[in-house]
Amino acid sequence: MPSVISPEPPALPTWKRPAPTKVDLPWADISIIDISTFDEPGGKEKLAKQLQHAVETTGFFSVTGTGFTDEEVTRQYSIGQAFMNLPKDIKDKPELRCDFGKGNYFGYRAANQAGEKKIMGTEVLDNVESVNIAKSIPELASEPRHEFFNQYLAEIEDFSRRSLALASKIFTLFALILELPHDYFSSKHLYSSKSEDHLRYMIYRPRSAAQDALVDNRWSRAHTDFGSLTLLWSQNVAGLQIKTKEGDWKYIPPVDGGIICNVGDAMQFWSAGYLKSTTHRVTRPPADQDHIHRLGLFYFVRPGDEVDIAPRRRRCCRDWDDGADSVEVTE
Ligand SMILES: O=C(O)CCC(=O)C(=O)O
Ligand SMILES: [Fe+2]
Repeated sequence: MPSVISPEPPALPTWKRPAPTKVDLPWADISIIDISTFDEPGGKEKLAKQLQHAVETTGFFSVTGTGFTDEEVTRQYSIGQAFMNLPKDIKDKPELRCDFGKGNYFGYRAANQAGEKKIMGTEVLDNVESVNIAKSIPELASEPRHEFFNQYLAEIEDFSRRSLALASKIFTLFALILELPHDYFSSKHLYSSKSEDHLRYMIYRPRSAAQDALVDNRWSRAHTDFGSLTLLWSQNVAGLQIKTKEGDWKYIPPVDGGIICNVGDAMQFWSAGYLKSTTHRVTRPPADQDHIHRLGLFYFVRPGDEVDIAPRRRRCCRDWDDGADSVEVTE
C-alpha cells in the first residue's frame, strides 16, 4: 500500500540571537511570573496574587516556565527572518497586504508601505516591516497569507495554538484576580472561534543616527495595543519602552526564556479599567545595538468576533456599583 509521507519543511538558516546591550539603561522593574506551577494545588491562586500587583500598576509582566523551548522559539525567529530576507517584490504582493486603515490585520505590511509613511512630518521613512498570520481555522482560510509560510504551516499552527493556551492560563489568573468564574475570559478566546488573533514576525531596519535624530529616535510611536493580551517573546535588542505611572519612559529588560505580556485595550475595558493597558513605544537601540535588524516575535490575542466585552468589575468594587453598566454577577 502506498504510504503518504508529508514532506519535511525545508531547512532554514538558524537565526542567531543578538547579545544583550552592555549600556546601562533605565530599565523598568517588571514582575517575573513562573507559570510552571499553574497546575499544582493552590498554584493558580498563588500566581494570581503575584500577578495582581503587576496588572494594577504597569500591565506589563514577564512569564517564564512556559514550556516553549529555546529551540522552538529560535525556529520561529528563523522562519520570520527567512521571510523578511526575501526580495521586496516577492514578499510584498498587493493582494497579500495587511491594511490597518481598512481594519484588516492579516498579511504583510512593508516599511514605508506605498511610499506614504513619512514620520512626524519629516522626510524620514517608516522602518518597520511586519507580517501577521491568522489562526488556521476554516473561517479564516481565505485571509491573506504568503505562500512562503505554507511549508511551515504545521509548526506555525502548533506554536500559535500553544501561545493561545499560555494566554488562556493568564486569562484564568485575570479571572481569579477579578473574582470571576475561572474560565470567564479564557472561554471567550478559543482557537476555534473566528477572531483577529495573529502570530506576528516584525523587523525594524536600522536608520542612520542623523535620520533617527530628526524623528526623536522614534522607531514606533507611543501606543496601546487593541486586543486582550499581547505576548512578546523577550528580546535582547533594547528599544521597547513603557510609560510609567510617574510619566517616565523605562526600557523593558531582556528576560532569559521569558515572554513579555501586556494587557490590551479590550481587556482594560472588559475589566472596567482594573487591568491596565499601558502606553509603550520603540526607540532607536543603544550604540552597541543600533546596527542590528531588530526582529521580534509576537502573538496578539483578541476576543472572538462574537464576544460581548461588557465591563465587569472586581467583586470588592461592585458594592458601590450604580448598576448603570452590565456588571451583574452570573456565577
Ligand atoms: O517591537 C517591540 O518590542 C514592540 C512592538 C509593539 O509594541 C507592537 O507591535 O504593538
Ligand atoms: Fe504594542
